[in-house]
Amino acid sequence: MRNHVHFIGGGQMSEAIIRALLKNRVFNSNNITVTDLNKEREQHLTETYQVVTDQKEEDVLTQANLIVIGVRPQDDLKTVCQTIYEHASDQATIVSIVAGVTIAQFEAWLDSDRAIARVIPNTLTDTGRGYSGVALNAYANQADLDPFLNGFGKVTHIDEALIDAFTGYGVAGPNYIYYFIESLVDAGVLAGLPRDMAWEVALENMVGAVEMLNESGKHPRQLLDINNSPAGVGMNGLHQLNASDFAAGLQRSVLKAVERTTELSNQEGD
Ligand SMILES: NC(=O)C1=CN([C@@H]2O[C@H](COP(=O)(O)OP(=O)(O)OC[C@H]3O[C@@H](n4cnc5c(N)ncnc54)[C@H](OP(=O)(O)O)[C@@H]3O)[C@@H](O)[C@H]2O)C=CC1
Ligand SMILES: O=C(O)[C@@H]1CCC=N1
Repeated sequence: MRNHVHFIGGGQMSEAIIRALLKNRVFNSNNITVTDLNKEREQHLTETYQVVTDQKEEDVLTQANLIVIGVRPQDDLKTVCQTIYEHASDQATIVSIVAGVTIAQFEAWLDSDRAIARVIPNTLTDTGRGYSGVALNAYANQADLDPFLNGFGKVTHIDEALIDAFTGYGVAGPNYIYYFIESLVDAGVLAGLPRDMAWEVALENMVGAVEMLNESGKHPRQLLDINNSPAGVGMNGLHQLNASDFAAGLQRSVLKAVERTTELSNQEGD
């Protein structure tokens, strides 16, 4: 069986994975097939990445050694699994990237002893950063899968019981950072800086602060102390942040994202 990955559902997340797999030369475009209900998505993927979208799903399923389920939790997962059950090779590994839906649910729908990987990927694929959280069933082989998974970011193998928390915290994670940066830049503009200057400074501070944490090995509290002189500018600013709902708001946001992940496991076909 040749190295061939088939994507069922070619939306935003599948596209981010495909782009990285091609950039990192883990697959070439001839060995990536995609089927999507939305024919405009198929056309877009073929025009942009030259991946194959004009073959019948039954045919490509028999050939693929990796089958990625890239549809939404609310889509008709049972029918998707029935099609895989009927046509896919027994040797293929089924890789679900569907938020919330468990390995046990897939095992029941696929009704077989197939290798199944539950992967929750991250849209930071272009950067080589961002962790995919991965849980495998008893038939899946980590050594076989890792070259594929490493082709679109970092990989952490975790207990499936942690995947929903990992999804709401880590995979929704870029949300928190993007929104923080947007809010911070607006604050700079509110204070009178031109937007492009506020933007440059915010990004430089974000990257620099992460480097400081990594290089120094210090706790954020220790670095906050260096950055704030007594009765100074920074401490006055922080006092207002403390008086706001900032930390609790952020924490509630993560908990809601985790809760929604778990909820989605019961939404298939809605
Ligand atoms: N975006 C993200 O950051 C992340 C997403 N995920 C998961 O990835 C999955 C996809 O998300 P995302 O890419 O954002 O969603 P999108 O809505 O962008 O893509 C889903 C695509 O699948 C198509 N589709 C639906 N049902 C079928 C089917 N039976 N056969 C073929 N194609 C089908 C949809 O077509 P149509 O619109 O016509 O129905 C749509 O084009 C979800 O399960 C999500 O939980 C996981 C981690 C991160
Ligand atoms: O919003 C979503 O449903 C996907 C899963 C986690 C992040 N993005």
